[in-house]
Amino acid sequence: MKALLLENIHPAAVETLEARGYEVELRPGSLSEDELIAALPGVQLLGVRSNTNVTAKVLESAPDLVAVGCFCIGTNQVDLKTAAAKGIGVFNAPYSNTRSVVELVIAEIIALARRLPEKTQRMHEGVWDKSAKGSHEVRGRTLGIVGYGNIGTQLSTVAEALGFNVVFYDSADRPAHGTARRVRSLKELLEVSDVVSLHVDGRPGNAGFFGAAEFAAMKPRALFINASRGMVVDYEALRDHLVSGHIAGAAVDVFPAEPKAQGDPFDSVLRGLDNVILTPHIGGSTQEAQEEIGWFVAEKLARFALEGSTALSVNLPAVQPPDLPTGRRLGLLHHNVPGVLADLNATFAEAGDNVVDQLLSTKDGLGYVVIDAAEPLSTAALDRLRAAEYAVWARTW
Ligand SMILES: NC(=O)C1=CN([C@@H]2O[C@H](COP(=O)(O)OP(=O)(O)OC[C@H]3O[C@@H](n4cnc5c(N)ncnc54)[C@H](O)[C@@H]3O)[C@@H](O)[C@H]2O)C=CC1
Ligand SMILES: O=C(O)C(=O)COP(=O)(O)O
Repeated sequence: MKALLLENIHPAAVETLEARGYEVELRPGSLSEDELIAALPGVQLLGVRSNTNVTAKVLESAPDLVAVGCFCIGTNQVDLKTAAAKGIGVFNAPYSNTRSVVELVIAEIIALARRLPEKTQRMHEGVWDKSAKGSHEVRGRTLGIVGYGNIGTQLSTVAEALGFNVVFYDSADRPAHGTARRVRSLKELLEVSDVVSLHVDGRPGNAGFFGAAEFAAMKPRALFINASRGMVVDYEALRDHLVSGHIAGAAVDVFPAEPKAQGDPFDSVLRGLDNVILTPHIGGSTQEAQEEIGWFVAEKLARFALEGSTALSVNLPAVQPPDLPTGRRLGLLHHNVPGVLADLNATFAEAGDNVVDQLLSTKDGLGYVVIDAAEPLSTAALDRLRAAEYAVWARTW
């Protein structure tokens, strides 16, 4: 059993997978589509972070791949539909770096409000520029959070403790935390916010979500933060508004095309502006978050491959069977068509086997059933299920 982990995934993942019997290969950077296709034969578990695109072509040409672990929050880099159609489970760590992103964003807001990027640059140039001009406290200011999910809500709570008035906009129904106030449109949020921070996810429909019209609708001298995904924002438009002085400062952690490996060159239209904090996609890059992500995702991968659990899978129906497989466990991932369970139960009846536990879940046209039986299912019965037209795969543990 082999696992390939890319992009400097934390050693906690290696320990977790080795303890479960995997041989683990670690690589520091991400791989291109062709490199990935060449590397995947013989690999059951693939671990990536935000910088490796696991495309349909990669998934189609990975004969042994059982699961993909995104050792991060975002899963937009993986073709989830193709993975589901092939029965490849995709897992992530939905909460492990939430706090790290929030702390970075808070630090950036205060740094920009106090004009720290410019001040520190002048000092390094040997210039003493002591002045309160353009510098502000953050208490009493209005923070507009766009995307009020796990990160947005935690930012809301921490920002409120610092004295911010928080308003938020989300396309889904989200309850307000603390004294935060929901606004009904992005336009309304932009009109009232002194700081706008983006925390939407990387779904394809969010490409170009925030552009010239949105920057123009922001308050004069407002601050702008993007730690969500690079493709969400038109950075040319941001540059124009920074240069004109309409936007007082910005912090940007994510870019439409990010370098693949440590030390690779980086370019952006935002380079060279002294009121902009540029960081190399480090929102989730703390020791605490990476260690937590390492064991969390590795554990989910191992439990899927070795026990049949799809708990917290982002693309397969979620079934969480009891902890230890019995040696009499069957998992059947199938197209959700009428008659599957009847056929499955008939197969068990014909094999003369008693079902002890049966769990079923469905999602997006797929069904997943896990059965613990009194006896191991006979090879003939298993072969019959595997060959069934509705089966994506049938496995035993
Ligand atoms: N810079 C970094 O290192 C990191 C970046 N991220 C990014 O942050 C994103 C958000 O993370 P979470 O809060 O955990 O995700 P989440 O899924 O909990 O929240 C995203 C929220 O955005 C909302 N949303 C999506 N599109 C929207 C739109 N067009 N307009 C208004 N609301 C919209 C959703 O309804 C949801 O409530 C991740 O998907 C990832 O792309 C996450 C971790 C680290
Ligand atoms: O968690 C996420 O979605 C992130 O964007 C962090 O990505 P990373 O693991 O630092 O490549």
